[in-house]
Amino acid sequence: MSTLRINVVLFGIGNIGGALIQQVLESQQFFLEKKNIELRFPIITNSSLAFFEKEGLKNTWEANFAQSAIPFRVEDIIEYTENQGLENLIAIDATASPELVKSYISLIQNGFHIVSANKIANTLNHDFYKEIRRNLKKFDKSYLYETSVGKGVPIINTIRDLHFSGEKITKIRGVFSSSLSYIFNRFGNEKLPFSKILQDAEKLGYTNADSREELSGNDVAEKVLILAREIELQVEITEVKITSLLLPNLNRKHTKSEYASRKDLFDTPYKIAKLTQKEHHVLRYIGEIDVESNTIEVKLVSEPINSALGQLKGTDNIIEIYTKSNGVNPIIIQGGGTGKQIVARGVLNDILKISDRMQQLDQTKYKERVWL
Ligand SMILES: NC(=O)C1=CN([C@@H]2O[C@H](COP(=O)(O)OP(=O)(O)OC[C@H]3O[C@@H](n4cnc5c(N)ncnc54)[C@H](O)[C@@H]3O)[C@@H](O)[C@H]2O)C=CC1
Ligand SMILES: N[C@@H](CC=O)C(=O)O
Repeated sequence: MSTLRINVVLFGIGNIGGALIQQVLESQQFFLEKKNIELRFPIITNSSLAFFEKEGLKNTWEANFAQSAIPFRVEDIIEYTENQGLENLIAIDATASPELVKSYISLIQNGFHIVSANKIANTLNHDFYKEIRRNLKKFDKSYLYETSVGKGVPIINTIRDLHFSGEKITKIRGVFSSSLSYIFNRFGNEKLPFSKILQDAEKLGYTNADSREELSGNDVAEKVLILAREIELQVEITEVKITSLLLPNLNRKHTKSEYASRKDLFDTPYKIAKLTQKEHHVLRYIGEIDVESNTIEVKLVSEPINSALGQLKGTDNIIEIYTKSNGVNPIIIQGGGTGKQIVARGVLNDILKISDRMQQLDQTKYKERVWL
């Protein structure tokens, strides 16, 4: 069997993209031996510059990028892959860019499969969501985005497998944010003010540069919307009912410096919420899709400490999937936490799934050639 060369075009060389390059370079020999595939990065980009190297990156990629990267448009990248006769193309979106998402359809139409850690394409309006899928079907391409919801935990794949086996999913609920998992896990177990734990989460890099993105509920709302659409609910982000963790007197309307200096305002309301719970309960910030009542919510709840959600530790995510066959005993997936290595490994997993599919197709073509 001949080695299949896969050309990976990487948009975004920040935390996730950088870790992905390192993981691929370290495991290249392993993939050759175990899977008979060769993963190459002929093009990598940040938001404004691209570095082109037809034969793929070397360990000196950072220095090469700094020296030789040039301004680009997505059209230039498509043209380069055509001119160089590059086949088996996978575009990786390791950005948080709304701009790049606009090029997905053009990439698909020009021969690219897509792997994304970016949530945006799946949370825009449902017409765009359908248009991507229509093009994927027409051009026989794959689009995988496991890490955009579960980071390293295979949530989307599990839900998809259940749904397309004909199983009726009745409810999905869980803790989808690593940063909010960390904050409420510590808040439940330690006698510290909410603001101190929030600041620790920020210092450890568990939140966005502006932690209001997580506290607003947006991040969780987008994740549950993606899952709802996986089970073919035709919903929009505006239909997700979000109870924000921000306060009327400390929210997104305030300047960054006001927000940074007045985090103590969180302490009293969250202390009250903690003290007024039932005994042996803890607070958890969850996303919930209730298929029966057709509602999607993001909210703060109080859970028994010995329940699946209540026992959560560290930065773990946990997802309960209720199905008709499983009744009141949900399928539970837990783990993942956060960190660029975990997420990059998840992106790599998606790349390898698509590579496996390409390899199967390639072998079929080879067999057909032999028989002709
Ligand atoms: N960091 C994490 O733990 C997780 C991140 N994600 C998602 O992964 C994506 C990447 O996250 P990070 O690596 O942490 O971000 P980052 O900010 O470290 O890196 C983003 C990279 O994208 C580049 N970029 C921005 N716009 C671009 C464009 N239009 N074209 C090409 N490149 C562009 C930037 O220059 C930078 O190199 C985001 O969508 C994030 O939400 C998902 C799960 C967890
Ligand atoms: N902020 C997110 C990380 C990426 O999605 C989280 O806390 O889970």
